[in-house]
Amino acid sequence: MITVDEHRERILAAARLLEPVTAPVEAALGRVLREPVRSAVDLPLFDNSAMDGFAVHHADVATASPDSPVTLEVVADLPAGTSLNPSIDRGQAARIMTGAPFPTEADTVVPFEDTAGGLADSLERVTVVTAPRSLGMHIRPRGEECRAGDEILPAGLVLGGRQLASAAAAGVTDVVVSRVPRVAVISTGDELRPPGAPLEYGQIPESNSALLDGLCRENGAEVVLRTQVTDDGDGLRIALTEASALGADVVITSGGVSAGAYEVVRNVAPMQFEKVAMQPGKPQGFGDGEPLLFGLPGNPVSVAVSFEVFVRPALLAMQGATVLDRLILPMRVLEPWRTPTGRRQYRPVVVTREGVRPASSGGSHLAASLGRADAYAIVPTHVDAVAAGDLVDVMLIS
Ligand SMILES: Nc1nc2c(c(=O)[nH]1)N[C@H]1C(S)=C(S)[C@@H](COP(=O)(O)OP(=O)(O)OC[C@H]3O[C@@H](n4cnc5c(N)ncnc54)[C@H](O)[C@@H]3O)O[C@H]1N2
Ligand code: MOO
Repeated sequence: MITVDEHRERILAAARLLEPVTAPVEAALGRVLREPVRSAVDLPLFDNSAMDGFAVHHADVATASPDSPVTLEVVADLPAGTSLNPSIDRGQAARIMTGAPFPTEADTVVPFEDTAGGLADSLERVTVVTAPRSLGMHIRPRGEECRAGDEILPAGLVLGGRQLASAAAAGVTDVVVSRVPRVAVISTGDELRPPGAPLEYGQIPESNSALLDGLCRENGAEVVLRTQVTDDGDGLRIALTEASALGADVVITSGGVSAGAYEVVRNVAPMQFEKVAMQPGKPQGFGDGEPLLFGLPGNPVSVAVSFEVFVRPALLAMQGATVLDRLILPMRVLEPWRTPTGRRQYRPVVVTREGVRPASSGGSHLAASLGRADAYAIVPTHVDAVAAGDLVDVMLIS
């Protein structure tokens, strides 16, 4: 048996970096940045108001109070989007809305709430009843966040909605990201029928390809082939050839890798087969050629865990991601369970505010309960049981 870390290192050492490509920001969701994003502009682009109210001279209103209000003449109205920069003398003000360019001749914003009339009578004169706390209040200065040319997103980041918004706000239209990895998903087993097909005794619906297709796409990969083959070997040979012809960077098979009589992947695929000290996911195949070949065990929970522990880090490494691992946090165990010694356990769990509880009774064949899990509790090799109240490491997967 080899350790999880040994197997993972072998995989990561074989994961080749895909080429960078330029993509429009709108098409970059889920992709990995290969060059930092630099702002095209100063942010904010110009001094602007943080509040709806009035642009004033601070010296005019520094002593304003309910007992000693100050009335100013309103000489302009500045909505967001205006290109006006009116001159504002002492004793004057401009009505201004949030986001509107702040006039160069004023120095402070008084919000509507600090005036006697509020919004209602605000276009001719304004009576300030509360002095601003300081000069420059409620002005968002140009360049406060960054200057044109500053790095706003580092290379290696996976682009989500927040990151795409940062790039768009910074006037960036194109980003340099990794080419999307192409994956082929091949399910093996004579017992498998496409979901929805009538089942004879001994047959089951094929579900691993739905699992792997979803997990790959959730992690920035494109699934170029999704197929199911029988255990005789010819189907797998043809599927592997097809995967290469489609330019797959990665092929993931499930099933046919353990110790039985009909282990088609073991018999046909050019992989090295190992027993890895983990549960589930003990029998693993891996081929370090081109494409990379992952021979995952057939049990659905084993497939899901093997994907997280081996395939996902490889897909991210190929794309140049900086962070390959999920967040792992210690959490309280709410219900006890047993775990085999000598293998690191990845137990599907449901996370609540109080802690974690097992998502199923524990077998790696329990496919239906997998959908309830939102994390894997990781129990070290030497431990044979976890008790309620224990702290356990939990890998968050959703
Ligand atoms: N004598 C031994 N038997 C087994 C060992 C062992 O060490 N010695 N290891 C066990 C472990 S652990 C695992 S995990 C499984 C892995 O077996 P295979 O990778 O050969 O997978 P299969 O036998 O083909 O399938 C296992 C199980 O999963 C179901 N399955 C397979 N593919 C799908 C699919 N696409 N969708 C839904 N379900 C699928 C299949 O019907 C089996 O029930 O071996 C143990 N045995
Ligand atoms: O290792 Mo198997 O994946 O336990 O069920």
